[in-house]
Amino acid sequence: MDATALTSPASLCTFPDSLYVGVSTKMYMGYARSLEWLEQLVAEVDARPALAAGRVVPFVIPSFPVLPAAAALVAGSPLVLGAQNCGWADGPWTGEVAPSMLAELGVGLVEIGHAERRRHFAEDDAVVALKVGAAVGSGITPLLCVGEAEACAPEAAAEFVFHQIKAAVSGDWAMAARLVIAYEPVWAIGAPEPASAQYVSMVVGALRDALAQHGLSGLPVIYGGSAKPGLLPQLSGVSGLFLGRFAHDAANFGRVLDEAMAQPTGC
Ligand SMILES: O=C(CO)COP(=O)(O)O
Repeated sequence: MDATALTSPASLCTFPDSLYVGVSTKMYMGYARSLEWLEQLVAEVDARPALAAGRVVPFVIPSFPVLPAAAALVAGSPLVLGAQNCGWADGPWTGEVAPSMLAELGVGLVEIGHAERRRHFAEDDAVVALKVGAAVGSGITPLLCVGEAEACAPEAAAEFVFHQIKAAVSGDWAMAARLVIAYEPVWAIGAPEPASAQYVSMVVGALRDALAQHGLSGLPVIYGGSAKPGLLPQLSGVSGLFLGRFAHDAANFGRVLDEAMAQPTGC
């Protein structure tokens, strides 16, 4: 293993209008399959040298045990390594993984509050806030996952996710400025199709209006939930995509990278 990959987190150096294209493997892949797929993902990124300029930030979030080998695989590529979860402190928390260890492994961002964690592991706003604080304290960017349970009026969805964000930072808007938001309507995760582009754009637009009142109009807000190639060019005001199943074919990740690179700046 390349030891240099393990010395510091690959921090998210971004532009004000950065676009993010990332993927989590959740628990879909075994160890060997994860590494094989990661090599394909790195090849997709390497085939696009323009990514080195940094406006489009690709990231990949494999399972915990894959992280050390993944850090070596992505070393030297613009792919930022992420983790799917973290604990909120070092010490007597059997079975958890501390953000400080993730930072040692070269992790640059960590998912917090994914719908599956909230639903199956009873993670509430208080736990999410502890994790956000711990991740920031370890120099890792929280990828805060928010989303309404049922499709509703876009304004109501935006209000719901705004309150999820506020709770995740305990009302500390300076802390919120350290986040990347993954807007993932719960009802669109694991579905055959994503939420409609119009719905997503309206929710994110209304969310941006609410965030702007706290000086956060430029906070990155990406969309996840059955996202696939063809969606990003239809969205307005959205800072990228968080892919799941539809990037198990690494070529689809490459297609979405191309779509992101073709986006005009300031979108
Ligand atoms: O939850 C997601 C990403 O974290 C989305 O997953 P799917 O794209 O498989 O619905």
